[in-house]
Amino acid sequence: MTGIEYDDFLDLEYEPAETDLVCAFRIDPAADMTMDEAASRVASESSNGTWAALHVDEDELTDLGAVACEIDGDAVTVAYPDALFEPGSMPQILSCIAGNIMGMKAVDTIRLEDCHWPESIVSGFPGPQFGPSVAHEKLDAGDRPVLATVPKPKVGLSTDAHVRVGEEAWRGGVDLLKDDENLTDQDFNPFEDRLADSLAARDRVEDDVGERKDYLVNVTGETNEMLERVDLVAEHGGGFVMVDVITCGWSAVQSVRDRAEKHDLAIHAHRAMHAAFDRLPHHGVSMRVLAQISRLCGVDHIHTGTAGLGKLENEDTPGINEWLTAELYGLEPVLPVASGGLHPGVVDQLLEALGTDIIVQAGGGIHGHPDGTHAGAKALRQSVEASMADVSLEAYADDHEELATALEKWGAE
Ligand SMILES: O=C(O)[C@@](O)(COP(=O)(O)O)[C@H](O)[C@H](O)COP(=O)(O)O
Ligand SMILES: [Mg+2]
Repeated sequence: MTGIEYDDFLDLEYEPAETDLVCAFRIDPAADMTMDEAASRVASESSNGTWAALHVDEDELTDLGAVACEIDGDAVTVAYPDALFEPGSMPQILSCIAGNIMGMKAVDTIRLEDCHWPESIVSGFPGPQFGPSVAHEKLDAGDRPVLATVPKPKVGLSTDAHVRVGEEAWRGGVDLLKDDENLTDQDFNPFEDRLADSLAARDRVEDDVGERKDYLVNVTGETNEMLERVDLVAEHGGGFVMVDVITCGWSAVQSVRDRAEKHDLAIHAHRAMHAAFDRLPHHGVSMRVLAQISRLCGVDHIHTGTAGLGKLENEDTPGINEWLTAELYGLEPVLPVASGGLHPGVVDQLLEALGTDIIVQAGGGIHGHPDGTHAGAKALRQSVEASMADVSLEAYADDHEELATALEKWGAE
């Protein structure tokens, strides 16, 4: 017989094995707990332990206990044996490392900050199909950032209005039309009509301007419905689908990834609701970990923020982007998306901070242009041209009136 109790899950001498999933937590123990006690409880409850001491016949037990192996201030490292996890199941992994422990009385707050994923776990996931290669495999962006726009107002436009705005933006130089996170299949703009008419407009624009364009159509919905929408996108000749990955959940994302591969579709991940997990600095799950999960599950693009230049709070965008594009046992990288309050006046600073291997999305920053969507799209494209040519926006605006008007309206910050 062997006993299993909380103390068994703390060993500060333990060196993680190469096959361990190693998680970095930030923990604030409850008033009546030492950090050692809290750490052992986190390792226990997130692997195979519980509050009562257990007595089990060794012959009947696979030892799957995690180990709290390092404590440095409020930073606690926990190593999990990979046998604890079902290969290729992200919900099962999260039910361990971000499950009940988030609600334990033993800690006042707990945040999953980072994970080191071993090859044995990474190899169970498909990763992205395309990642940054969409820029030249599906579009003609070459070395410049891919440009995207969301028609605004985000919902309420009729299908005709949506398509008209998309066509104006594509003709102005945008590569990708994108649905907003809350536009799916509502009566005022039904999914299939929007899909078919937008792709027809895309084809017209491509013929006229000789540059490939595409549409990030939002397929978010009930999983089976979502898979049918993915098939519809392929039927109508689309090259991309968009999914609200947090609100859909990782199981659904994994199902979409599987279906998208059958049709060679790239997946754009919107992260609506991410801030419910990552906004508080001491509790929840960091955007860094959400981005890691997204790469393993196989999205090709994901929103990661604007390096502080936009309207939304963001966490360490450069660090997250670096992880999304770093070598990871042969997994494809992910193309980061900068979006939220962007306009032509900040593009130079944005590319300075994040580089050019990104998608730049501007909704209000295009459709709010005084001269309308087409001029707004041209202004954004011009700001990218200026930045790529290392010319100041102001100087470039001298003979590019759309950019000049945008700078007049929004300035350079
Ligand atoms: O609805 C919006 O706000 C946006 O369409 C941006 O519109 P604007 O371009 O008009 O600001 C995006 O959903 C956010 O950028 C998402 O945030 P994040 O990229 O941080 O996930
Ligand atoms: Mg949006």
